[in-house]
Amino acid sequence: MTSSPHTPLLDKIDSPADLRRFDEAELRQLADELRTETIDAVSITGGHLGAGLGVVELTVALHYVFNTPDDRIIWDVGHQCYPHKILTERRDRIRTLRQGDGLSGFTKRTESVYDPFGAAHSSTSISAGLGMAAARDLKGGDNNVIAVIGDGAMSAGMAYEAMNNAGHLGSRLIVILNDNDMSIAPPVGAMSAYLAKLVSGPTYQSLRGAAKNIVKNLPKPLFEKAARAEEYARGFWTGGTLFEELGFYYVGPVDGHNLEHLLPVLKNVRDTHQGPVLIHAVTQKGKGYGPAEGARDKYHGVAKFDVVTGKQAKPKANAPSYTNVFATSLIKEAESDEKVVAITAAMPDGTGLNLFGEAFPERTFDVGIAEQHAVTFAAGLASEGFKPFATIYSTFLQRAYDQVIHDVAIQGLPVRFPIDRAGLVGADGPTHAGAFDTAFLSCLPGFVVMAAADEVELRHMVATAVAYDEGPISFRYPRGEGAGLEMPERGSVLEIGKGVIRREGTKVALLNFGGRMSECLKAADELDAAGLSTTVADARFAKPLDMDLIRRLARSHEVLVTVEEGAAGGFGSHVLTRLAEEGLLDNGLKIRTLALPDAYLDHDKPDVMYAKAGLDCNGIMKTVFTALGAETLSAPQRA
Ligand SMILES: Cc1ncc(C[n+]2csc(CCOP(=O)(O)OP(=O)(O)O)c2C)c(N)n1
Ligand SMILES: CC(=O)[C@@H](O)[C@H](O)COP(=O)(O)O
Ligand SMILES: [Mg+2]
Repeated sequence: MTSSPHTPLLDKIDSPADLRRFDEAELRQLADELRTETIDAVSITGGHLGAGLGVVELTVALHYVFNTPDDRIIWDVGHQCYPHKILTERRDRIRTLRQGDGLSGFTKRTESVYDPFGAAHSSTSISAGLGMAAARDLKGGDNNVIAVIGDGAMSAGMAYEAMNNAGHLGSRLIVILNDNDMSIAPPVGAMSAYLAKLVSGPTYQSLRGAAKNIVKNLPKPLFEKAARAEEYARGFWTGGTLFEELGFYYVGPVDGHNLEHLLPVLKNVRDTHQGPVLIHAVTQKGKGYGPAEGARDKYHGVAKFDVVTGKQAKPKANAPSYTNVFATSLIKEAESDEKVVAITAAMPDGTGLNLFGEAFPERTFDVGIAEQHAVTFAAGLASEGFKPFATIYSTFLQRAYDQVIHDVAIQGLPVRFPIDRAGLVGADGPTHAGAFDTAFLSCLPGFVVMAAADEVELRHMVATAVAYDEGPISFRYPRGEGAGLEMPERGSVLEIGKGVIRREGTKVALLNFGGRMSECLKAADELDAAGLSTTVADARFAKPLDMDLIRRLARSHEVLVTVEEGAAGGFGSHVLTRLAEEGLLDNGLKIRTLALPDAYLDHDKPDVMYAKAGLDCNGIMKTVFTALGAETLSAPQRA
C-alpha cells in the first residue's frame, strides 16, 4: 500500500474558491502537489494519464484566474480532466475514477456544476462554448467561457466550423489550444512569453486600438491593407494567422507549464478581450512523470501502475485481442491483394492499424481525428478500384453517418467498415459504447452487415470483406480478448447472408448476432440441464438475413430468442419484422429479442454492465423461462 502523497497546500483545497485565496507565489508548489496526486490516483485506478499531466499548470491557472463555476471551462475530449476534478470538490472520490458507481473518466454535467458540458468525443468544446457564450449574451450575462482543446482535437472539421461561426458572431469566447504535439518544439522561454504577454496586454491592445483609430480614416483599401499588415505582423511572429483569418485574436505561443507566463496572459485576456480569442499554449503530454514522458504514447491510457517504476499491471491476456486478430488477418489478406488499403482516424494503436502500417506503410492512412473525412476519403479510394478498410470504433463512426449514407451507400461503393469496440466497452462508459452501429447500418439499402461471434469468425469476416466487392460491407467485433480458439492460418470467405447452427436442440432456439455467443452456449448448457433442449445458431449477418435458417428455427422450436450486443432497432428487430411479414408469428411462436436496454449505461466492468442489460447467461435463461411462463424452473441460477 503506497502512502498517500504529501500535499499540504492541496489539502487546503476543496473547491476553486479555496484555491483563489492562495498567493500566486504558492501556485507552483500547488501545481506540483496536484501532479503528484494525479499520478498517485491514476496508479490505483488506471485511465487517461498523459493528457492530464500536460494540463496541471493550465488547470491551476484557469481556476485561479477565472471565477469558476460561473465562468465556464469546457475540456475537449475530457480525458485530461482529472486535475480539474481534484480541484473541484471531487478529490475525495478521485480514486473511484472509471469504476462502477465511481467518477466518470470524462467531464459529466450530472457529476458536477464545474463540468458545464460533457465530453469524450473530441472537438466539441468550441461549439459548446460558443453556444454558452451566445446564451450569456442573450441573457445579458458577463461570465467568461473558456474551451480548452488539444492539437489533435483541433484536426476535426467541427472545430473549424465552430471557430468560423465564432469569428462571424464576434462573441466573447476564449479558446485555449493545448498544443502538446511534440513536433512543435516548446516555446523559446522568455521571448515567446514576452510576445504572448505583449500581444495580450493592455498596452499592445491600446496601441492596436490606437492604430485602428488612425487607419479607420484611411480609404477602405488602405485600411484593409493596414489591418492585414498588423495581423500578419503578429501572425508572422506567432503563427496565429490561420486563427486570425477565422476571426480570432491570436495570443501565443505561451509556455503552458510556466505559471509566470500563463497567469498574466489569462488575466489580460480575461480583462481586455472583446471578441473570440485563441491562446496557443504549448505543453508536454505526460509532463512531470518520467515513465510517461519517456513513453511513445506518453501514457495516454494506462492500466494500474507502480508509481516508482511506472510498470503497468496489465492483466495477462488469455487469448489474442479481437483487435489483434483483425490486424493480423488483414495483413495476411493484404499480402496477396495489393488493392487492400486501411484508414484510421487518429486511432492507429486502438484499431491495430499500427501493425498494418508497419507492414504496408504506403497503404495505411491516418487522417487525424476526422471520421467524416475518413469515410469519404475511403469512398474516393473505392471509386478508383481499391479495397479500403475504414477502421473506426463503433462509437466514433457515429460522427460520419451522413458520409456513410451519402458518399458510400447510395453510390454502392465497396468500402469495408471494420467496426471495433462493438457493444459495451466498460470503463469509458456510455459515450464510448458501441451500441448503435447495427441499427444505423442495417437499415441502409445495399449494405452487408456482419458481426463476429468469436475470433475465428472475425478472421473469416476479414477474408469475406476483402472478397466482397459488390458494395459496402461492415463487420463488428467487441473490445477485449477473443475466446482463445484455435485459429485458421487464413480466413475462409463466407457465403453472404448465410448463418450457421452451432448446436442442435428441439425446444428453444437462441439466435446470436455478435459477441454474445459464449453466453448463449453457456445458457444452452443450463437450459438443456433444465430439460429444455436448446439450439444455438449464429446469424453472422444482420443484412441480408439468412431467412432459410430463421424460418427453420421458427417452425421447429417453441421459443426463439435473438441475442445481440446492440440497441433495439438492429438485428432482432429485422428478424421480428420478417417473421411477421411471412406469417410465422401467427402460430404461437414465443419470440423474444434481447438487445441493450433503452438507456445509457454508466461505466463499470463490461460483465457487470452486460448482466445489468440482461445479455449474459442468466439474462438469456431468465428470458426463456419467462417466455415459457415458468418464472423459475429447476435450473440453478449461476452465481
Ligand atoms: C471523435 C473522436 N475520435 C477519436 C477519439 C479518440 N481520442 C481520444 S483522445 C484522442 C487524441 C486527442 O488529442 P488531443 O486533442 O491533442 O489531446 P491530448 O491527448 O494530446 O491531450 C483521440 C483521437 C475521440 N475521443 N473522439
Ligand atoms: C479518450 C478516448 O476517446 C480514447 O482514448 C478511448 O478511451 C480509447 O478507448 P480504448 O481504450 O477502447 O482504445
Ligand atoms: Mg495533443
